[in-house]
This record gives sequence, structure tokens and C-alpha cells, in this order.
Amino acid sequence: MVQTIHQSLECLDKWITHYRSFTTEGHCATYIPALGKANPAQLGICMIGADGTIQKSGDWDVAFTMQSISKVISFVAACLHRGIPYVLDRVDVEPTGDPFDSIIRLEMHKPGKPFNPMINAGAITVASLLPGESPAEKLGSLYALFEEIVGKRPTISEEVFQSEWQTAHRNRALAHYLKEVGFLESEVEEALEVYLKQCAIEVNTEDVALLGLILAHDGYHPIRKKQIFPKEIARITKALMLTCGMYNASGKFAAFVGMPAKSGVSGGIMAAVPSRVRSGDSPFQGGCGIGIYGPSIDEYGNSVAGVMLLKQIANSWDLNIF
Ligand SMILES: NC(=O)CC[C@H](N)C(=O)O
Repeated sequence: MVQTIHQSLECLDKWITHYRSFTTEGHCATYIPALGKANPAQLGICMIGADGTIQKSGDWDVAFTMQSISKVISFVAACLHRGIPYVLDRVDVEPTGDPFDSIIRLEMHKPGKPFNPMINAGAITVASLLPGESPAEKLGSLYALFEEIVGKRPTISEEVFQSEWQTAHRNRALAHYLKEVGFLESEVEEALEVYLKQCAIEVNTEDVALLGLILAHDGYHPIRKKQIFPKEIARITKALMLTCGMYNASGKFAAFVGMPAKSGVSGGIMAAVPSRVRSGDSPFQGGCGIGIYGPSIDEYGNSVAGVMLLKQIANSWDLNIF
């Protein structure tokens, strides 16, 4: 039976209420002290289809910082400005199976090239590759791309940035190591400033869903009818999201949810769902972008209830890409 928009919204409302009760299974990140102030019981979602259909439910409009979801935008911006070969000479496209902030493989695998841009070592390297001499210039290219995608100028949470800047000992260690082995193209503190400020960009689930929508359409903005970035970049980015986007739970997520997605420790998840070849009657068969916010995260750093909600949607609406 064809599900009307109204009925699909009822489903989302019902699922949000159901999965909210599972938020107690995780905790808000506290290693960045300011993130510990979030309300762990919150859960919200926004889904945007290619025809502009929007479905929002729960705490969809709560502002949160992008954290690792920003790694997607910085990778796209670096590829746009420096070219794909230049970027991939400096950061690989292989999953690690290690936590996102792990340091161990840098020294075990010579010459210390970061495994992928979705882990911190890779993202700090990518931040240093953005065009421009100063952190402000590098951030400028990233902000410009964010504005093209989301349709508004990004704002930074100064509180979250300062909180992480003062406590980012592990990221500093990663950056110093990368500088020593020659993969960082700027000074350590400059690369960190760019990386930590991009992580502190404030969004809501609608902004994140728009990013997912454009990736789902290979860099094309189906509502504004504009190619924002080339499809070659979109494809590599989605492959990276599928293999590395949910950290060292990416395999499980691919197997049981089956969508290219990227999470952040603030509890956000962005997913890019392509159009179905054999389209059924379920909602969003023409593809969609999904933004989720649920700040209670699991041991891998992924939103506990957010992952459960995505699994439900993928199964019920046949949106698993496999
Ligand atoms: N996984 C994340 O979202 C990590 C981002 C965070 N800013 C960090 O570097 O630790």
C-alpha cells in the first residue's frame, strides 16, 4: 500500500518516542567538556527527498556541533580545491578498524600516511590541505562550500571550540606526529585551529539532511538544481562514509543498516540514501538525505538511539542500499 506523507510522519513520531527510551544505554561525550552539557534524552530526525519533501520529528531543530560530520565537508572542499590525486597522495581511503582518534597505525605503517579522512589523523591532514595561508583563509573555503550546500553562513559554537581547544591533547599529539613525518602542510596549531573550528560548526538535523541529500545525488542539489561539486568527489566520499563513516562500527552499520553515513561525537548522523532502482511504495524511494541528532552515544562514538532509528527506517522503508 502506498504510504502517504502523513502516515510516514506518524511512523517517524512513533519511532522517535520508542527509541528515545534507549538513549539511557549510552552517554553524552565528556572528553570535550562542553558536549557533556547536552540533554541525553533528546532524539530528532529530518529527512529530505529529491522533490523537496521534508519530514521532521522529535528534537529535529536542536542546534548541535557537527564534530566528525564536518570531515565530509572538509574532504570535499580539499578535493575541489587541490584535486583528488593531490589529496589522496596525503591521505588514504582504507578503513582502520580502530577508534577515530587512534594513533597506533601512524607509526606501525610507514611512512605514516593517515588511513582515511574520516578518522582524526586524516581529517587534521585534510584541514592542513585546504587552500589559503592562514586558518581563516582555509576555513573560508570550507565555509563557502557549507553555504552552497546548506544555504546559510555557518556559525561556530565558541564555547565548544574553546572547550576542545583547551583539552585536545590527543589531537595535538596526532598533529605533531603528522608534522614530523611530513604529511601536514601547515603548522600544528594552525591545522588544529581549522580542524577544531570545523568540528564546532553549529547545525540542526535539517542542515545535515541537506548535505546527505546532495551526496545522495552525486554532488547535485536537486532542489536548487545546481551541481555543487563533481560526482567523482561525491562517489569517493560516499565510499569513505560506508567503509569508515561510523568509525570502527562501520562494518556492522553497513551490514545491518546499509547506508553511506557519517556520525559525530555530539550525536549527529548524516546519511545519503540513493534512489531505488526497483522503486516500491515506501516513502523516499527517489532517494533522500537524513539528519539525526541524539547526543547519547555508544562506545564507538555513534548515537545509540540514532543508529537504532536508522536501522528501523532502512528496514521498514526498504532504504538499505544492498
Ligand atoms: N568523532 C568525532 O566526532 C570527533 C570530533 C572531535 N572534535 C575530536 O576530534 O575528537
